[in-house]
Amino acid sequence: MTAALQVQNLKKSFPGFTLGPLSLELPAGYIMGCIGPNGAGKSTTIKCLLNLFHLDDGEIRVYGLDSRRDELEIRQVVGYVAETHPYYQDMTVAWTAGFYARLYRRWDDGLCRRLLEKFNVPRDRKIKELSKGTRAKLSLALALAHRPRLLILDEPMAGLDPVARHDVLQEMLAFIQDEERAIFFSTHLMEDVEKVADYVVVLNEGRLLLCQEKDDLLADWKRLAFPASRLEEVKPWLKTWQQEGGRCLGVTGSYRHLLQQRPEAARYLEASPLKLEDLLLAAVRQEKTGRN
Ligand SMILES: Nc1ncnc2c1ncn2[C@@H]1O[C@H](COP(=O)(O)OP(=O)(O)OP(=O)(O)O)[C@@H](O)[C@H]1O
Repeated sequence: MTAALQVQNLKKSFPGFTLGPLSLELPAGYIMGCIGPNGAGKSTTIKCLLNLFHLDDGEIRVYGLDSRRDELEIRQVVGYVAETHPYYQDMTVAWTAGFYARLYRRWDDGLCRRLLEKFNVPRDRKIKELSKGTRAKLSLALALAHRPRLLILDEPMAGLDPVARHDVLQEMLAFIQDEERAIFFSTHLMEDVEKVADYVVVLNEGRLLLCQEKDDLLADWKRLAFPASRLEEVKPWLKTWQQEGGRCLGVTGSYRHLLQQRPEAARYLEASPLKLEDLLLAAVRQEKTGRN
């Protein structure tokens, strides 16, 4: 089956910043969450996916369509929610929806109305009168109402209260129930990635640190505690570690490999799950020390 999104050797540079080379693949039916510190290149990646930035190198395909050659067709297939919500400020929600309806072949007005109602976005209010969170919900409703196959969301939860966040996450899960569709989203909210993502991409300073199925990532990344006397044996599998008296505390990114290679270590290792936030911190820290 054709992948929803295929990125090969993507490169994009600005003065003082280079994204890539970046390669990833998102199969249809799945959600990919993109995380990384400020300035890691998440929005730049998204803008490259949408051909809003000219690529320096590489290739991007959306359901087999080429991001440059088939840009107009891709716009019909992709629902995009940008970081900011650039609408005509003096126009109402209803007018804005009507404006978007004319841009898309598969626009579904009934769906748009239902989503606006569900997200409590008042149709008669002017854009400038909407709160930040309501504007974000309007963007998501407009992105969904043209029945895209791929949703690309740049920090969709920014500014949303917990109730709205819950609704948006539910909407994302409902969207991919049809196994033809897929979602790529960026966020700083690790809990949201933990809840809905099937794949996780970690970027740091433009470099791809990790791109894996979330379950594999969480099976490989563990917090470890073990006797300090075992440090030399375990060290090759550690990303970070510190010694406290006779004990060592560390983080590994290859727990399953460690147990394969050193089955006897299971006797003295105490492994506990790592939250995605701690995984991100350890991966970024290790990359920094690796480069120094
Ligand atoms: N149009 C542009 N011109 C020049 N530099 C840019 C442009 N857009 C982004 N950059 C630079 O690219 C780098 C990555 O920015 P980007 O917005 O992609 O990061 P991000 O991971 O989305 O960050 P954040 O989490 O803060 O939103 C930054 O150093 C930024 O200054």
